[in-house]
Amino acid sequence: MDEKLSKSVPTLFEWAGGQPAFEKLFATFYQRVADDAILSPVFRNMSAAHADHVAKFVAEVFGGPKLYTGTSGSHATMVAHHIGKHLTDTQRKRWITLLLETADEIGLPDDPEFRSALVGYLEWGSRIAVINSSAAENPIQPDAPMPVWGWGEVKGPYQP
Ligand code: HEM
Repeated sequence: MDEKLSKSVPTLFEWAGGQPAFEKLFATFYQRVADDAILSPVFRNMSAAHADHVAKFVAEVFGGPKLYTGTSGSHATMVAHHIGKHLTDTQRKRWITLLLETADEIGLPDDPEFRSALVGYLEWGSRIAVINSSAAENPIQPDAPMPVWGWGEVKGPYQP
């Protein structure tokens, strides 16, 4: 049996540093967004609670407490925020690049396993956001479950 599977494997949420880590990541990221030539026009109408809502959403997807579904909405609610925004791949790529730079800046774990899972989720989620941003109707049912993200093929955190 894989060494990693025989031990208790933390969630991505726990490994990242819990809720404060996600709050810091997205608070810092959306500060950077405001000064970014490509992204600032995209987010010019975002609410003061935007960073906190995205932090709650991603933390919950990564195995954290149900703070997004408990307060702000559902998977369908999140998707609805993107519909009609007509996001481009250039904006999506900048969004990921700046978010990963912010992850380095705030000291999020940088082991190969965690970053592999993080990048996988950001690629998946951001491409879906771009697709949905040109949809005429919300493809997600109101009672659809939240996405759940884990370690993937690396199966657990880096062990030296
Ligand atoms: C994993 C990928 C993503 C997740 C989890 C995510 C999550 C969210 C959430 C939770 C909201 C609602 C915020 C609120 O309630 O105030 C939102 C809104 C929004 N997102 Fe995303 N998002 C993702 C990718 C992207 C990308 C790649 C872009 C653009 C490059 C984008 C652009 C927007 C815009 C423009 C809004 C609406 C802002 C407004 O209120 O005016 N999102 N997103």
